[in-house]
Amino acid sequence: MIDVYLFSGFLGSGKTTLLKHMIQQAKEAGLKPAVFMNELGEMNFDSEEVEDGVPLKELLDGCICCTGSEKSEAQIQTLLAEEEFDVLMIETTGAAHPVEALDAIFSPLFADRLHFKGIVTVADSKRWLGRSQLSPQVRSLYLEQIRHADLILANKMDLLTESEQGTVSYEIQSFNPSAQIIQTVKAKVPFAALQKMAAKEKGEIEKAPVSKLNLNAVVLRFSEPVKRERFEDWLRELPESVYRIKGYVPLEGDKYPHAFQYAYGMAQWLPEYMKLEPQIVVIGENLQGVELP
Ligand SMILES: Nc1nc2c(ncn2[C@@H]2O[C@H](COP(=O)(O)OP(=O)(O)OP(=O)(O)O)[C@@H](O)[C@H]2O)c(=O)[nH]1
Repeated sequence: MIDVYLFSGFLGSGKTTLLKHMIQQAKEAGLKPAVFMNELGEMNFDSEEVEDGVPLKELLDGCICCTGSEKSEAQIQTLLAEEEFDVLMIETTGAAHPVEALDAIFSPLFADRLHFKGIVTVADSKRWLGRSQLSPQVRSLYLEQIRHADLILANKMDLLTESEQGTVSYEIQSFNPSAQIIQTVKAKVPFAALQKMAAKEKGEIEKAPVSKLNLNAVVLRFSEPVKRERFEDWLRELPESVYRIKGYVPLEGDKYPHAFQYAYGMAQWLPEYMKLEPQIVVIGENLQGVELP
């Protein structure tokens, strides 16, 4: 049987960061991992972060839950037919309800080949403290992702004071008393902690209705390089309803675009290293009118 792990958590919480550690550790333990990813938006930046040689299938422009689990089922079926692996790691989009995403895994097509280990939710601890500012739909999705987890990583602990760290763990535990909570920085957790996890019987769990999120994604393409200050000013002026940006930004004076990430007001630049399409995906609510500087 192939062990299956589902990684859940809101946009920008650290799921891809976790995925990379887990691939590494699974390999060190002599296992062969495969990955199934889905992304909101027509491009997948995260899949470029998965190492070569790891079987990967991705479902773009939608999420496992909402664009029909049939497509995901078919993709997983193909992965099983074409590749040999021992562990399947599934990264859901931050906009997915974790229980709905399970549909694709519990398919009669391959029920006898997959052993579902559980849902790991990566929670952005800083976001947790500021959750009152999220729109009600986004907040309830965040709570659902916490409530259905078998293991919760209270991530981004480096951004909190010691007393805030305690508050976050205590509050999260009160929303899901049966899950183990591990405080993490950069989602650093031993793979053994995931292997020990025992999945709850999902069929018995009541799923709170999450009204439809108005999350969407737009791809913005640069026609020419921008000044870094100009781009950063533009970021500061974005509406609060932009939750996440990722992509490649061409900066004036540099040969190649810089890989760029943004989650809830915090930007991260990575060095340029190769020619990549100069474009970004912007994810959020009410994105009409969001245009490049
Ligand atoms: N300060 C801090 N930053 C973190 C931590 N973990 C991840 N990040 C950063 O947060 C950003 C988002 O991390 P990802 O792993 O891409 O998040 P994700 O959940 O896969 O994002 P989506 O694919 O958009 O849903 C990146 O810039 C990471 O470097 C952490 O513990 N502390």
